[in-house]
Amino acid sequence: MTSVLTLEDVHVRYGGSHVLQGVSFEVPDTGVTALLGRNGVGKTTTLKAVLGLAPRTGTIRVRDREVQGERTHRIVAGGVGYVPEDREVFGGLTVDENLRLVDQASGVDAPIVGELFPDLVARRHQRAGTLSGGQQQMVSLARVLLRDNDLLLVDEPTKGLAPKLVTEVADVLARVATTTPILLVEQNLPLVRRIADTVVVLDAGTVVHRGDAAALVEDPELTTELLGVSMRAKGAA
Ligand SMILES: Nc1ncnc2c1ncn2[C@@H]1O[C@H](COP(=O)(O)OP(=O)(O)OP(=O)(O)O)[C@@H](O)[C@H]1O
Repeated sequence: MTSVLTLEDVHVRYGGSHVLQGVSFEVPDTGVTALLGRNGVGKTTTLKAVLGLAPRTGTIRVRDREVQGERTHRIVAGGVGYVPEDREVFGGLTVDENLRLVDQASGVDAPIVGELFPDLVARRHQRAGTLSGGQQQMVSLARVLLRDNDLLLVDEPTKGLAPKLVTEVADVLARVATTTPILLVEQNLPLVRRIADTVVVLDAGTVVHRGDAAALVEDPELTTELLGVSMRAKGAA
């Protein structure tokens, strides 16, 4: 297996709180790898550690490049795209203006936007702050996809979305993952089963399980033990 991302013995401390306590795993360079775990175990912190947004020690490699000591802007410029949990669109700017912050020449006219997000093209003049949560998620995803990425880090993209929009976001991620590997933090197990190939489960600051996504999600005893939930308790993707 070729890896796009490797973490070895990564630690993150916030003051006296030792959040990541030697996290090690690899992300294959194809498909979706889901990073799972109960609330507060350090999933977002793991993404932030990769991006240099959390104080970390250990080894972090993107392809063959050690990024542990690098600043965030260099890591992003080096090909790591990040879609944060809170979406962070500029509410006072239009959809097109949000996208032109990344691609000044094309904005919403970039081919990938027309291909994956036709609704955004139709809403090009609408202020992003007046879009629904799902539409804002699409702006956030589109903005990252305007760059060439070796790897995407996507944090709970379906949180708070209605089921139809969850399906739309999942469809986009599945299409994107055919060309760019994704490390996805996601609580929706049916969605994980549908689009993820591999899962990594965190608990108490370390990796407690790695393996095939379908095998985990379809095992109610294991999901209950590792995540405190099973498919039966969750809606469909
Ligand atoms: N900037 C910070 N300063 C101090 N503690 C923090 C900071 N960011 C996160 N934490 C703590 O680190 C722990 C892990 O948080 P994190 O957001 O990574 O969890 P998570 O697994 O993504 O949770 P959730 O599923 O609820 O989003 C939590 O106890 C949180 O309170």
